Amino acid sequence: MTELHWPAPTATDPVDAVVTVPGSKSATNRALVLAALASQPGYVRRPLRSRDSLLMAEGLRALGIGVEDTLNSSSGVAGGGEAWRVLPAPLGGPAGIDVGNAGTVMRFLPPVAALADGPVHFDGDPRSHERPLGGVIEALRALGARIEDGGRGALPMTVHGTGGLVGGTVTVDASSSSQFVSALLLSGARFQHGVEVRHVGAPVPSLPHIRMTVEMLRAAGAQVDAPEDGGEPDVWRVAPGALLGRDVVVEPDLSNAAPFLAAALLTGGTVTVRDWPERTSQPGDELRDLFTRMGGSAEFTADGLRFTGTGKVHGIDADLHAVGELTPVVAAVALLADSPSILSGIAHLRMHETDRLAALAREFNALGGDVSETEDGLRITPRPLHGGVFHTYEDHRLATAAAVIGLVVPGVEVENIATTAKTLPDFPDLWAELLGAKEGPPTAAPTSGKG
Ligand SMILES: O=C(O)C1=C[C@@H](OP(=O)(O)O)[C@@H](O)[C@H](O)C1
Ligand SMILES: C=C(OP(=O)(O)O)C(=O)O
Repeated sequence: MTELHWPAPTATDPVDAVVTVPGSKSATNRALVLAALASQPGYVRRPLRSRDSLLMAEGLRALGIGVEDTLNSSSGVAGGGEAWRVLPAPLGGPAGIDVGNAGTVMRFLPPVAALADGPVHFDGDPRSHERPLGGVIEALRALGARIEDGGRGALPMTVHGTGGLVGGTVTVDASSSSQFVSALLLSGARFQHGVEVRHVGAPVPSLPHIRMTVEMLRAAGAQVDAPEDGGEPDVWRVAPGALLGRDVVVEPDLSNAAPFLAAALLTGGTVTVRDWPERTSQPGDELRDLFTRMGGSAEFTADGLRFTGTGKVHGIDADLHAVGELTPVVAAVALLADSPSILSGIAHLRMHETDRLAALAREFNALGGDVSETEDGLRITPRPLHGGVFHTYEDHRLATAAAVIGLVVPGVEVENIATTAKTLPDFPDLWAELLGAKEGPPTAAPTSGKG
């Protein structure tokens, strides 16, 4: 269906732009869950409004929570203005929750459903049936929940909530997804005995995302013990207690800044990402280091993070275990570098939106690349590339990676660019703005919003 293909624009000049990246998916969906479980109403400001976060909001509504659009601004609050007002209420079923293909929804909401009174049925896209969930199901059962999953350890399933959960200590193998740990911690303060999550198995990926969970829980008033704060390795504890309804401002999604920074790196241009926080638990912050190693340079300015490329792009040997969601765009840049790259520590990407290692190798090779899968990653050897159709497998990050290649390789056609709506709904417009604007539009958001 060629009419669905998006011709990726090529950059004729070095890019020079200031961009506003929408809010973080990970922070938005955590903020929604924590606000829903709080004792008072709260606000989630500058939320990401994308498929994944709308599914989260809708899932919470199905359980009885009020999630209302509001334009009320709270003066003096950075990001005051467009927000979601979250009104906690008794959680109840019967309810049906569509998780789409959102890992955060399929993992974070079952523990919330276990606190509800009544059955809650979970289902989603076909891929959601394949993505790992057994660790969450088994852990919830061990903590006192009744779950019907037909013995599959996966979706679809029904959580038969009884209005509360005993909680306590539970062992889980979270080597396939850090979200298993985050899921149990996010609801843990509302379990009768709180929760102690003990990971056993190969190392947990995406640790910054668990750090984000811990920090957001603490900001909501929870008492949390974590390994990096002197606790036992691989053990997290959340004490039982009330969570505070708060006014939360969501940071821009730094992982979704990746294609924009990549554009500066590849074209020898400059891109400033507004409101890049100087301190953050987002894994996307690692892009400053990764893309500097690949040939650019990053500095904080009054407007945000300014990233500058020289036009020279070097290969990289990088373990991306902690920042796996950066892989597709880093791989795209590596494909265009002046030396080979090895990306490792990312075997768990085989169970993401699609098998990302297989998909990246297949699609890059179809454009003339020399990419092979290793046991835990990709080996990428740059070769002269040509245009062609780039398939995206309903994976938003495959689509943005393809756009990055298209900047310098004419004739790249991206199949289903609309799949970027999972976390970055206005990507084609943002991309056009990036390439069209020689100077960024006026600063729309207060820079005092930082920190
Ligand atoms: O908790 C989160 O918000 C996320 C955790 C990570 O998941 P995995 O640990 O499954 O890789 C990451 O890849 C995903 O995009 C978002
Ligand atoms: C792995 C990802 O998403 P999810 O939250 O669905 O796991 C991702 O966004 O890269």
